[in-house]
Amino acid sequence: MSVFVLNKHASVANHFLAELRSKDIQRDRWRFRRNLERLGEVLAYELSKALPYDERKVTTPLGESEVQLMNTPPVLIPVLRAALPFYQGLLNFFDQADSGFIAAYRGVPHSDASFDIHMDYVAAPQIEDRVTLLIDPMLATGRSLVRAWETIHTYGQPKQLHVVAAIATQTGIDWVRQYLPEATIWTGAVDPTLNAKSYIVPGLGDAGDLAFGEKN
Ligand SMILES: O=P(O)(O)OC[C@H]1O[C@H](OP(=O)(O)OP(=O)(O)O)[C@H](O)[C@@H]1O
Ligand SMILES: O=c1cc[nH]c(=O)[nH]1
Ligand SMILES: [Mg+2]
Repeated sequence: MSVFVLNKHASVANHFLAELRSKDIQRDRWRFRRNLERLGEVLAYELSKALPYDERKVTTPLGESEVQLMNTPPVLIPVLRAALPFYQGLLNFFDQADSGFIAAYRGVPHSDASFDIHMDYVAAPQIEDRVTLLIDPMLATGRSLVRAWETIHTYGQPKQLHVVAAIATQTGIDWVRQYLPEATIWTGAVDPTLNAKSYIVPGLGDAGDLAFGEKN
């Protein structure tokens, strides 16, 4: 399994990540969602370099140009709800993709701080022999993502499996590696640690709440 970490390279994407993390700037909900979307766009571009392409010809008004085009659009699967704006960024670039949706959220922590993952909603296309992207901005313990995959993998065996996150931890990456060794991970950053409530530190806080407001 390989891991691509965007902030290892100096680029404008670091500004998007910095604004997502900033406790002052992230209070602007529109800007928070827009920065997740912009980060999704940049990661889509990076990931696109790893996809299968075919030689094609495109006819211009003046002649023919040889181009390399993706042979089939990927399947995008966001884990609701925090993934929605991030997913929109990927969809802006993979604009002919099929999409599947899965809702997974961390339940109220038990006394030992462990938690159950609740799954409410699944709607997915067949993913057999297709390039499939599992999208969630926060890869903290990795439990939600692996739980989502346990359901999605009943829709087929993908040709390539990619996990796309805005911020991950090594703990989350190791969990994914254990259960999805075939996956490639694309992330904006890998943060040092998790706190007692399994939030990423320094992270950015609760991505779903920042994008959409607190749950009742
Ligand atoms: O790697 P994990 O430890 O499982 O944590 C990450 C999960 O937590 C967040 O979702 P959350 O449960 O807050 O739901 P939400 O998207 O509705 O806010 C996030 O979007 C991931 O799905
Ligand atoms: O740091 C974290 C961990 C899980 N979910 C979030 O939104 N943030
Ligand atoms: Mg949340």
